[in-house]
Amino acid sequence: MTRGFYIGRFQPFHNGHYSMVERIAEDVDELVLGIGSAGDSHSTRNPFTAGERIMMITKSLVDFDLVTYAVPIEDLERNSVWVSHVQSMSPDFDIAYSNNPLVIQLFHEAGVDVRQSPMFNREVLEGTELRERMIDDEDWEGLVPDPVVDVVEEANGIERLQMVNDSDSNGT
Ligand SMILES: Nc1ncnc2c1ncn2[C@@H]1O[C@H](COP(=O)(O)OP(=O)(O)OP(=O)(O)O)[C@@H](O)[C@H]1O
Ligand SMILES: NC(=O)c1ccc[n+]([C@@H]2O[C@H](COP(=O)(O)O)[C@@H](O)[C@H]2O)c1
Repeated sequence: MTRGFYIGRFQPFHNGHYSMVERIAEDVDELVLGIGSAGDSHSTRNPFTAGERIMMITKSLVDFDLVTYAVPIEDLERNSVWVSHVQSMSPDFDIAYSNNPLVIQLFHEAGVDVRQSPMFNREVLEGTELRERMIDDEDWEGLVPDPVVDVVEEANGIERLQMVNDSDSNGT
């Protein structure tokens, strides 16, 4: 039995993340999804709460033949102990997956087997691009799994993002 760990901010969970889970599912029987920066919400970079992101992930992966766990991981001031912090919050895992260079470096230094995947359609499948489209009332729904559209709607997410983006840009 192999268990993987995949961390991201998932602001929001999009089709690139979904493709990465499909790719990881070829290697593992179980997967922990770490909800990074779990304490952050209501900002342009991190509009959705940990709970909203858990709903996006749980509903999007419901049909996968894979046991999944979503675990919120708050940020720490100290990169040097971040892997221990992650391990203290997560079920044990054998392999970590990330395409984030800092995350890869920290797992590597801690002696954890860490693997990258190819980037899928990165020109559009990027959280920053999706949040810009939400702010500008452009099409974003086709770039996320269908349940994510419902979660954003239930949270009034577009209105929230547009509001916090105005406050962030005004420096208020
Ligand atoms: N299109 C993609 N294909 C493969 N991996 C991706 C893709 N988009 C993001 N990832 C990876 O998924 C992990 C989590 O990504 P993250 O939640 O930061 O999304 P992001 O799209 O990079 O968003 P942001 O622009 O908000 O940083 C990271 O390791 C990231 O490199
Ligand atoms: N010191 C820390 O708290 C620390 C270090 C490395 C990564 N992280 C977090 O891990 C997550 C990585 O996800 P992304 O690949 O989506 O950036 C982010 O939430 C990031 O803040 C935190």
